[in-house]
Amino acid sequence: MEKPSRLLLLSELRVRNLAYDVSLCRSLLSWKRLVPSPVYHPFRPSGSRSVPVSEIICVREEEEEKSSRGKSDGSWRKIKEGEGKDCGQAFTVLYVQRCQQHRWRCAEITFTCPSDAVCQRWVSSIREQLASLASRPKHLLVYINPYGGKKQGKRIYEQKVAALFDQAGIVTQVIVTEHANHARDHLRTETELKRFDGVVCVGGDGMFSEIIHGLIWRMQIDAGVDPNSPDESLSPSSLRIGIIPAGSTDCICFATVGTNDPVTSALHIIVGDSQPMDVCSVHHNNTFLRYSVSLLGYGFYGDVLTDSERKRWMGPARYDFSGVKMFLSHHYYEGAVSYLPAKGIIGTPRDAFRCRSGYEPSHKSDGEWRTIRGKFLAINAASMSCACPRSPKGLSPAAHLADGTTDLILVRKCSRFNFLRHLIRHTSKDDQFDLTFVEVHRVRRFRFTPRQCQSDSDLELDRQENKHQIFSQICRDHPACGCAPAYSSWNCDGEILSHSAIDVRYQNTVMES
Ligand SMILES: Nc1ncnc2c1ncn2[C@@H]1O[C@H](COP(=O)(O)OP(=O)(O)OP(=O)(O)O)[C@@H](O)[C@H]1O
Repeated sequence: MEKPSRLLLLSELRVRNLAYDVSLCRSLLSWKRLVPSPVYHPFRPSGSRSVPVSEIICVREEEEEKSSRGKSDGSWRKIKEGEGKDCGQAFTVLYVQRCQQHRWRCAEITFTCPSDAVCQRWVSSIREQLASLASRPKHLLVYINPYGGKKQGKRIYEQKVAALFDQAGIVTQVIVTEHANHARDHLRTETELKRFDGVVCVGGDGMFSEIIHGLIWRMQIDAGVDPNSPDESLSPSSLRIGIIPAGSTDCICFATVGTNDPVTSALHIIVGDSQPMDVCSVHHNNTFLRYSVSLLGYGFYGDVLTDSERKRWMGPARYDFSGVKMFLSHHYYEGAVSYLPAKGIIGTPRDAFRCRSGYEPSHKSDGEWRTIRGKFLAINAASMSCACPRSPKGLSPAAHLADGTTDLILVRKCSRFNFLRHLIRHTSKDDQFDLTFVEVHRVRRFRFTPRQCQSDSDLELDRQENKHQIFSQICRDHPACGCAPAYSSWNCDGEILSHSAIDVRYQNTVMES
């Protein structure tokens, strides 16, 4: 059992003219009404309350005179506790209030002290405790994408986040990006990175991916790791990345925080919350292509992304439009998926458990490579749940956040009706994997080779499996006949990859967000 922490301060203070016993320990600030009122009053402060010190945002002294009594909305600064009663100094504590649906808000409470000396002692004691929290960032490098989502990144940061960072005493350097890859290139070349405790990304998944690329690349170069070798272990990043959601889907923020809300994310950043993340490196013929932290999707999700990129003018609605269009197109793709199953791990992709806090990776050796050939409507690799407001369960609800694995989901060719059943199950309680044409494997590494790139022996194997192969081959080589295209694209965290044949390796805890 955890030891009760030592009492640092205990005083009788007043909150809205009512007497409270207020105590401060190393980990907890508590206040308790001295004489509880027998009558319930909805606007009176409740009898007792405590706030973990780790969730206190800041403490400030109130110095001016109170203009109106009874308000606690932060608009008053004046303290004179009623005529003829005790006058004195007051201080206000701003703290995290947990609301519904994983949202956090900034609440505050003002304590009036009997003397200036008591007030000073309280303020400095709370500040000392806050200063001892090593995980809190003090200097942040902020990149704002003014172009992502509904183009509200700058406004969201200025109106909802900047003041909170300021109150928490965080010093920021803010860069509003001027073009795509501005943040990535800046991170690759910024010489003063060491003076920051973290990087904040104000944007969507694409912007987050840009920042991941800048940071990881920089860490590998600094550590002398060759980014082009698929067998080299990545050097972890010493900087954490915070996300303020301002994109279209903001899937990474939703999957890690549980909601897409800029204030909640800002408060998580302020209190120094961190979440380790797996990063996978994607290679083609021993050449590095990209890193990914959430989704790699070929077929349906690749096609939706490719189509939606041409419709950026539609805003976030482009995903719905392209989703319906690609569902009706019903393209399938042939190829071979080889994977290395993750052995010795706790849990499977079919668990009911939802992971939002990371996982201890297993170091047991892995199994043998396995290969599955076939026609697929979708091949998805989810290294986190990939939940978003459109799909609150996500593509793989039980995927772990930092265990060095991914959930490889193969959706074989099936009827439109069956594919629709699978898609709808992402939004209902039913298991989206409990269908004969869907399989899911937890893997550490996988490769995909589209059919046209397979070797002659592989093609011969397929020929034996599929009597109509020659006809379908002719069709695919002649798109004019209206059948499915030969290749899809990979959707890599919301960015399109230029190669279909890829080799993907997962590594745990390379990033913390
Ligand atoms: N100033 C800029 N002008 C144009 N493009 C930019 C700029 N800054 C960043 N970008 C690019 O904009 C792309 C999209 O950004 P972002 O991910 O923030 O929004 P989104 O695509 O609408 O959201 P989501 O990825 O969550 O669907 C990113 O790939 C990023 O590289």
